[in-house]
Amino acid sequence: MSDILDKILAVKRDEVVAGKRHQSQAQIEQAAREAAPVRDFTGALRARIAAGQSAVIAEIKKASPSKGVIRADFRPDEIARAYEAGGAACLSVLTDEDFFLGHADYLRAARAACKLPVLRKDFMVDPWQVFEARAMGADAILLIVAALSLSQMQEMEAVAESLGLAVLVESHNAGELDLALQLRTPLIGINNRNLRTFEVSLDTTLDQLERIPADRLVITESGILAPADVQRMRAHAVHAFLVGEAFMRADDPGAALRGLFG
Ligand SMILES: O=P(O)(O)OC[C@@H](O)[C@@H](O)c1c[nH]c2ccccc12
Repeated sequence: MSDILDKILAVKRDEVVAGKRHQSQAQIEQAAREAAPVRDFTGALRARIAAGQSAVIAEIKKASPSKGVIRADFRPDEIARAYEAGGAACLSVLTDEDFFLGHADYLRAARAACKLPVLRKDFMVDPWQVFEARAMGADAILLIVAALSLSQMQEMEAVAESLGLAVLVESHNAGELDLALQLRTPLIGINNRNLRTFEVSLDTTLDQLERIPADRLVITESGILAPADVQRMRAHAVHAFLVGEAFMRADDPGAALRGLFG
């Protein structure tokens, strides 16, 4: 049976075909070259951790397949400013339209409204999307191990490196982590939510920790909702977090960030 991840990936492949018809490889490469200079995503995370703080990637997400609409009053520029004021290290912006009600314009608006480095949160299936990410201003991309082969990830990582983009590689279990660790990127995301079943458990992160070499930066993703969740991660020396829903449901996402991590 085809699950939600397979459905999303099928749509992504169609989007890439349509995108390539609209913009040639030469055109997208030129657009990527002409984009505003890259902001240092990895450096922003490391600086927080070096200062003894949590490094928070704060997510701008209107909706998700598992939760439906999370935030009806959705103004990415205002949210970006609130996150910056609330102490976020970086932003993550959903650009997927069909499943997360995201948009490339939301990334552009959020990035223009603040000084933070921005992750394009989408489902990458083709190197073309890496150029596209840079062209829309992104400073980092996500590679989801569950969606890709090692050689696809290596190819997209090489394109990202050539453009100065950081790479966050996301795994969910030991087998995926083994593949993630074969990439060069230091940014190792562990998604506490299974993208196929939507099941969430913070043990997902804790179970993988001992297998991750000390020179990599572990980012726990999804399902961080309460200060106790943050304490639990800190107690296991996990200091980088990717958080969306807990902030998106709050009237003031920046205040919610301070409340969770302050
Ligand atoms: O809203 P949450 O539970 O705080 O999770 C944020 C983020 O981890 C989640 O949106 C996410 C993690 N990996 C993804 C891959 C695709 C889309 C979304 C995601």
